[in-house]
Amino acid sequence: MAAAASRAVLVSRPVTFVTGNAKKLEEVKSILSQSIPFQSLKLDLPELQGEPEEISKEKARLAAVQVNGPVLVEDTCLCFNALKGLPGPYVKWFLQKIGHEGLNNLLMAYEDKSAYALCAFSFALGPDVEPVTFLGKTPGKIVPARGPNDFGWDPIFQPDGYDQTYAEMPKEEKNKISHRSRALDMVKSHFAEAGYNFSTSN
Ligand SMILES: O=P(O)(O)OP(=O)(O)OP(=O)(O)OC[C@H]1O[C@@H](n2cnc3c(O)ncnc32)[C@H](O)[C@@H]1O
Ligand SMILES: [Mg+2]
Repeated sequence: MAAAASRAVLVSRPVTFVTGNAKKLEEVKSILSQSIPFQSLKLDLPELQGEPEEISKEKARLAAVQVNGPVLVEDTCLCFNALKGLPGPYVKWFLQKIGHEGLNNLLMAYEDKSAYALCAFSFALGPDVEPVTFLGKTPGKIVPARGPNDFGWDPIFQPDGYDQTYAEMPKEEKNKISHRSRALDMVKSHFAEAGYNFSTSN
């Protein structure tokens, strides 16, 4: 206890989670509950092309400049093993253009329907500090859509060990095993190890 207290680093600004996606925000709120106090900012940041980690880091750099303080961002990928990880970070555009059925059809020529959901959270203390990234991954498979259609590709992703899709699962269940909660576990550990004590107001 004493060691942890002596490492406490007071940060005079709250963490701002920057996202344009209300559903992500809902899940992050519910997963973190009160463990990390944060505020949110609705902003659709431009995204690089490339590897998930780099896309996420660059989002954090841009967000830190906008907020001029500590920021948390994330980028989410849906990766098909038969397609060597594609559509990956581009799933948003695939989903918009070809929908759940089109995403299933991409795998029609392959036996292997396995996939993984990947969340890359990046945290930057401020605009002049290099972001750190935390990856959370949940393996599963792509199935014809089942369940409510209220969040992205949830209806076509069935995590390994479950007979329900993300969309069919109760939210608390998804939040226990999701790519997002796995990445956030690492964010929480990082904050604890660094001893960050964030302000709750600006
Ligand atoms: O502003 P940002 O945070 O970037 O929000 P976004 O909606 O643009 O999100 P991404 O760039 O990370 O693109 C990921 C796509 O995957 C969707 N998505 C993200 N997390 C998901 C989840 O847990 N379940 C289903 N779909 C998800 C999301 O709606 C997008 O279509
Ligand atoms: Mg985005």
